[in-house]
Amino acid sequence: MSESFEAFRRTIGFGFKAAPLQATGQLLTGVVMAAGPPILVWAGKVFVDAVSAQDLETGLWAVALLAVGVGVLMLNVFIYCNCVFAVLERTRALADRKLMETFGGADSLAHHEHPEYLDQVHRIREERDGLGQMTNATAGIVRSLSTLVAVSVLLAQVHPALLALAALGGVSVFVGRKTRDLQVAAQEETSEAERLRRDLFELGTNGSSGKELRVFGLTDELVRLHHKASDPVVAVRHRADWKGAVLQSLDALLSAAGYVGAVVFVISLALNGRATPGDVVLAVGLAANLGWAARTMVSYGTNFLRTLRVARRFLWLERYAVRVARTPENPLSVPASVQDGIELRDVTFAYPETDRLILDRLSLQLPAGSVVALVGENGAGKTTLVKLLSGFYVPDSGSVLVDGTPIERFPLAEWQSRVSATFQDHAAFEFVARETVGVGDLRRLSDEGAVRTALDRAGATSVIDVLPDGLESQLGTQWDGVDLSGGQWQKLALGRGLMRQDPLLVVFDEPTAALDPQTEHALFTRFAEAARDSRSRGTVTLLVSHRFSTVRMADLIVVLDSGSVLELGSHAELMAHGGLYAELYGLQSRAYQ
Ligand SMILES: Nc1ncnc2c1ncn2[C@@H]1O[C@H](COP(=O)(O)OP(=O)(O)OP(=O)(O)O)[C@@H](O)[C@H]1O
Repeated sequence: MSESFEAFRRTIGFGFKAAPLQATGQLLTGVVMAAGPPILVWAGKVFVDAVSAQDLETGLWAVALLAVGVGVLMLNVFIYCNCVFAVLERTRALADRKLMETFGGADSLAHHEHPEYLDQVHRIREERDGLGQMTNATAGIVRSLSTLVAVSVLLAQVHPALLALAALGGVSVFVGRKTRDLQVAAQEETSEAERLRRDLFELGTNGSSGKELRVFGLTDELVRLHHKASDPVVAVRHRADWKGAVLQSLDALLSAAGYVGAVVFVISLALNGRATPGDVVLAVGLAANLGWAARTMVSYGTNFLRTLRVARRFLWLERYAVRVARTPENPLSVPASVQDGIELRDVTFAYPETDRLILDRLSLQLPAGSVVALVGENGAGKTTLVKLLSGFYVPDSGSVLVDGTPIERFPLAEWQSRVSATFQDHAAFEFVARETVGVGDLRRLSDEGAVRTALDRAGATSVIDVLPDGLESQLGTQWDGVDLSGGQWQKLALGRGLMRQDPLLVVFDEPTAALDPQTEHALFTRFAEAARDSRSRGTVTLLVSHRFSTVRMADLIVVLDSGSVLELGSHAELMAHGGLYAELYGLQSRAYQ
């Protein structure tokens, strides 16, 4: 309960933060809107009673009240609608920004990689519009509650027994909630199958998988799997909808019987002289109002519960971000240069919520100023090691140290600002080309000279030369820009990774897989020369590659096997050793002859 309240508090705050004036206006005008119709019905009763009593003055007052009331209500509706739209739009935008900050700012990658977290993350992304709805849903509930209270007070004045109608309104609210619960339970039960269904749809309609779908004739199979995944989703959800419909029908029947009963009851009171004709008008009007208020309450209540569910997920995400946040107690500054090296000392690591050790008591010294190549079979743990060095994850035991200081002692953002990295699964930022590369060092985003230098070092100048507007060309077809080949995107990503001026660790995690071996070799030879030129800063250059022709020029080659260091040394030393490296090198050399 307290968690739900906390989730409510956080998300209702979005509305008041994004549009404080309009959010307050929405609540206040909502109350006026809710209380207005019952007051008008009451004015109608006064009017009818005045006419039957031939009381002209009261009749005129009642008409005046009706006229002013209608005018005020119309103006109020206008203001209310303006407030609702402003709050919705601004709150949605604010919620999106919050999500971007939390998703992108969390000090871990687990929410992007771990299946259990992915499910939550997927649902938050899918349902995030709900985060902007909390103010609206709350205002709606306040509105319908105000109507229920106003109507009940007026009905009780005619006869207390008419309060039974209010109880029927309560039944409608309960039924509405029950129906919603059934639907939510069905959605929860089928959420994994639903994710599968959507993924299959994505796969079947996505441009990037189009080629393989055709070559392997996969479309029919995907359609079959989609159908198979859809069946349980549709069946479970249909069953819930059906039960909900039955409950709603019973409720509608009960409400109609209550309405008719109330009207008959008041007419009989009037016939016995215990109620006025105005009371009959009042009861008929209020009973209709009550039904409307109960339906509105159900609809907003349902919306509120849905929103609360998204709000709880958002709270989970925020708490997760706090849980994985790494703020050292007595932080140290990242040194200007590396003197001895970067060391992994006795590092053991398993991915969150898994048992399998990916790195097992791994110790490794990456000497200052060296070019280190990391090789090993697929799944040996190379990228995992890079993730630990980059601070994306913390070892379960052991440490990553820079000149003897564990990197946890540095503020994470500060350490990561001294790491330059290019990954195999690099992003294709569809900005103008200068920005696509320049974001590698935000401070120099507009510095055309710096971008050109980075592109030159990445051997990517030729990519820019053919673009219609050079560095200012828009990239990406969805923005009417230029589409690039996989290799061209990769070269720009390399340029991005070479933007930073003073990194202490430069990582290339197979970023050149789309380039031919000769180009890769030439590029890395240049990177290695540049790295050796900047030895004064002690920068460690780490290269992950499966191509031994590239790897051989490294100062130190590390052969990883099942999360442990199998072999370590220069090319000459490892060849002389005659182990796995020598064997794989021999195999690849012969293949290229
Ligand atoms: N996010 C993750 N959650 C759980 N296990 C993971 C995750 N990422 C990788 N693994 C597992 O960790 C092991 C090592 O993966 P890693 O990506 O480090 O290998 P690699 O040596 O870089 O492989 P490759 O040469 O194919 O890129 C693999 O068995 C993989 O299944």
